[in-house]
Amino acid sequence: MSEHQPTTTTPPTTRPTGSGPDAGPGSGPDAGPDTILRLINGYWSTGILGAAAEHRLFTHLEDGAHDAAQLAARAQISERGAQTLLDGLVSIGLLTLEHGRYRNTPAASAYLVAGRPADLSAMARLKLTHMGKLAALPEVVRAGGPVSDPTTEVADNPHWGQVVPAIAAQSVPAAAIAADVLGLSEAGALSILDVGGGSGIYSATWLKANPAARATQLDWEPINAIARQLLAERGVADRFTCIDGDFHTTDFGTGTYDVALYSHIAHQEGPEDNIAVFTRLKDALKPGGALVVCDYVVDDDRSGPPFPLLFASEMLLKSQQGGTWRRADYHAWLTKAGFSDITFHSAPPATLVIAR
Ligand SMILES: C[S@@+](CC[C@H](N)C(=O)[O-])C[C@H]1O[C@@H](n2cnc3c(N)ncnc32)[C@H](O)[C@@H]1O
Repeated sequence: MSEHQPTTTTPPTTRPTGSGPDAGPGSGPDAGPDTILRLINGYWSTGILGAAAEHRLFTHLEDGAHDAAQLAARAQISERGAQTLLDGLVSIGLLTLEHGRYRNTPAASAYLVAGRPADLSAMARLKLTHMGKLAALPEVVRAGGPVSDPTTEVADNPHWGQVVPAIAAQSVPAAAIAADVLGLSEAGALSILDVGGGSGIYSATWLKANPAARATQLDWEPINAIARQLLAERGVADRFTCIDGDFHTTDFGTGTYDVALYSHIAHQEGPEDNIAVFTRLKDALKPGGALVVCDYVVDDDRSGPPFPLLFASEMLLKSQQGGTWRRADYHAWLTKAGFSDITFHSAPPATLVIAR
């Protein structure tokens, strides 16, 4: 049996909104100017993390460098710059300092060292380049959506070519959890459809786990080219097919797939478009087939979790109708689309919604 037990469709126990250990860093009686100023200057974290990732600081630390002079030499940066990054990384809790030696925390070691399967360094570098766009947020908030260069609705937007390799690492644990919940490795000859599959990381993971499975990815043509390369590197390209096109208008087929996947797409779409896609995916699945939705899902009362609550601003900036949707929204939309068995599984900071 899977170790990832489904959670209920009702909201979890109410989280305190103004105090207590689960409240945000700006809440509670201890919130003074220090805390507020750190939040106001939150972009320092983005900058320090992006610069550290760019210069592979976490990788050099993992390989044994332990002070500014050694890091400066290995990364070919200034010693003053290295010390500044070290100070910042200690401040944001990604390094420890003991007896003059800096070390990665377990989280930095798992998620910021080059070559690790769940390495998020590419995302850290990418986000540093997005930072300027946040200056438009006051105007975007007033308008209720993007005020210039819309992103998610634009066909073949070069934005995706930057995002999909960076987001792939986030899907590594989620793909493993979904495979476990669905028992994919023992399921025999499966046929999988990945809508907006991006880097192809899910197909790569699932085809590797199940040598009898076949996967089809629907995405824009340049993105499918990126995915084909990853599947070839993983030695499973012979069981991987791509369809180039817009998933709003491309036919998914009828009764064709055992598993369909819609990962990090629902947040860019509005309710009507999500219902329409879920309905077409229900038709595309064989009877009893499973739809896997992976996204940043918020509690029904919108009290958490923290990451999905913050991610809503990303969608306000970049999409006309997107947002971070509640469990209740997914439940209602999937029910409307004809699914009946709907379960939620934690894959932090995302949630897997599995529907049959
Ligand atoms: C945020 S990425 C998610 C990638 C992948 N599913 C994952 O979870 O790692 C969104 C993906 O959807 C694709 N996409 C967005 N809108 C699309 C559309 N209208 N038709 C086809 N693909 C689309 C993008 O090209 C990109 O690959």
